[in-house]
Amino acid sequence: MAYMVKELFATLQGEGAQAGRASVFCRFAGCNLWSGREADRDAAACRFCDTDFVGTDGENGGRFADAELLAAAIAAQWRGTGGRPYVVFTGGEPLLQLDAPLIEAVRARGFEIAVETNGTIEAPPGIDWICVSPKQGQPLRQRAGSELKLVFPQPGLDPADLAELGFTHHWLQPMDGPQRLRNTEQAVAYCLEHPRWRLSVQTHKMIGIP
Ligand SMILES: C[S@@+](CC[C@H](N)C(=O)[O-])C[C@H]1O[C@@H](n2cnc3c(N)ncnc32)[C@H](O)[C@@H]1O
Ligand SMILES: Nc1nc2[nH]cc(C(=O)O)c2c(=O)[nH]1
Ligand code: SF4
Ligand SMILES: [Mg+2]
Repeated sequence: MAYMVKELFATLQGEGAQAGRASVFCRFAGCNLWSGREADRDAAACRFCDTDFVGTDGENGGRFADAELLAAAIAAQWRGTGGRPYVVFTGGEPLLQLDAPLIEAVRARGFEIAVETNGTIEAPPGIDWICVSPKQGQPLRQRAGSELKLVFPQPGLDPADLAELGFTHHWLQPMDGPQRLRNTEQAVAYCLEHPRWRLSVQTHKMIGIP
């Protein structure tokens, strides 16, 4: 299978329990909850997205004809020595494209594998770190994993209804946008009242890295 990749770059994971960790980000093109076009945003299933995932024109992006070619491009971005190479598949919605051959090909190159998903598609086996970020009104099919990272607030999506699924860590991530400060205050207040939930701030935005 060919893979459509928006961009491929090394950075630090900015969010959740792996924040601060050196990572290769592979951002796939395309999502099942939004076309990515601004003209469609208000009618989309997911309307608050902070990401451009349209096309293959980003840094090191392109069409990769097979898993070996994409895994080699991912490995070429890893510049660390010592520590385990770490790749984060995101998007867009990565589970539209991430499949067994690609998982096998990056694992063969020594990578630990993470995914950032909206949870509407069940993850294939072989992923080491599954981060699910549910979206209001959308089916939640991946109901277990390493962390659940809820963008907050989302009217109609109550954290209490998500607290007893099969996740190890529970995060509230303030929704970025015009209301970011107010959303952050609300998230802080919720965490204080419900200590099972912790605050995930998008640290990469604070320090100006991708
Ligand atoms: C761009 S999404 C790509 C992965 C996948 N489609 C998903 O939604 O989880 C990466 C992460 O950014 C989060 N995110 C997107 N827009 C955001 C915003 N405006 N504020 C805070 N987090 C946001 C998503 O919920 C997800 O956890
Ligand atoms: N540094 C950094 N960390 C991230 N964690 C999740 C991200 C994403 O867009 O999936 C992201 C991102 O875009 N940049
Ligand atoms: S599901 Fe993820 S990539 Fe798709 S529009 Fe929502 S936040 Fe963006
Ligand atoms: Mg991002």
